[in-house]
Amino acid sequence: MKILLVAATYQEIEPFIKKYAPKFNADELLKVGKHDIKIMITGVGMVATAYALGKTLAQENFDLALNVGIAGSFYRNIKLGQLVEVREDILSELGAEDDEEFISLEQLEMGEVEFRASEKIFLKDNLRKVTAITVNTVHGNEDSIEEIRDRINPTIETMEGAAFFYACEEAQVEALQIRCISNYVEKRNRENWNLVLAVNNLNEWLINNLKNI
Ligand SMILES: O=C(O)c1cccc(C(=O)CC[C@H]2O[C@@H](n3cnc4c(=O)[nH]cnc43)[C@H](O)[C@@H]2O)c1
Repeated sequence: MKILLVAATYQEIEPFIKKYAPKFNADELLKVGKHDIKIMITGVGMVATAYALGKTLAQENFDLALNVGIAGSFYRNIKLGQLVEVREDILSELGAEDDEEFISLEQLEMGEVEFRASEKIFLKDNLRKVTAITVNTVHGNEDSIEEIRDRINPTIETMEGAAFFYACEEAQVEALQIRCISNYVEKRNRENWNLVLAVNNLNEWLINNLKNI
């Protein structure tokens, strides 16, 4: 398969890049097992992700796009460093406020806010399947966390996932998303984040499993 491997930052997939592409060049096609892999670093957030994917997917065909990165978990029964597969991802901020109520873009009948992973290509290993939200502002306030739990009850959050699924759906490219938990969604405390563990586990998974998809 020809696979587009998509991450927001170089750091999130640095160990994988160092193993397979020590002289990293974004135009290069890497051979990993039987697959041809192209790596795309989009930059953090939905705008950067949608632009980068829109541009590339209009010019080149892929059998699969795989979004990988770190994420925050709303649930403490998911361990820091645990891998999850996002099956559904929601643009939770897209809509309108009506005083205390939030009206989603879908409720406004102005577009979709929920996007899903590929129903055709499946991973062989059994990662926990989760619902994610994609945000511009990382939750770090107890009231806003309670509000989003009441409204959507997501399992994890990222800053790119739903934009990634959206761009792939528009370009009719099969899409999967794997995240490794670096932190819990809580009142902001960067000291509680374990980026090293999350990046190491994510890259170990990539190195061991990408060839088997
Ligand atoms: O220090 C901060 O407050 C801060 C503000 C914005 C972004 C960051 C990141 O380090 C995020 C980078 C990257 O990681 C993903 N991520 C990881 N944990 C979370 C989270 O709890 N909520 C949302 N996104 C998260 C995200 O996809 C970014 O690409 C730090």
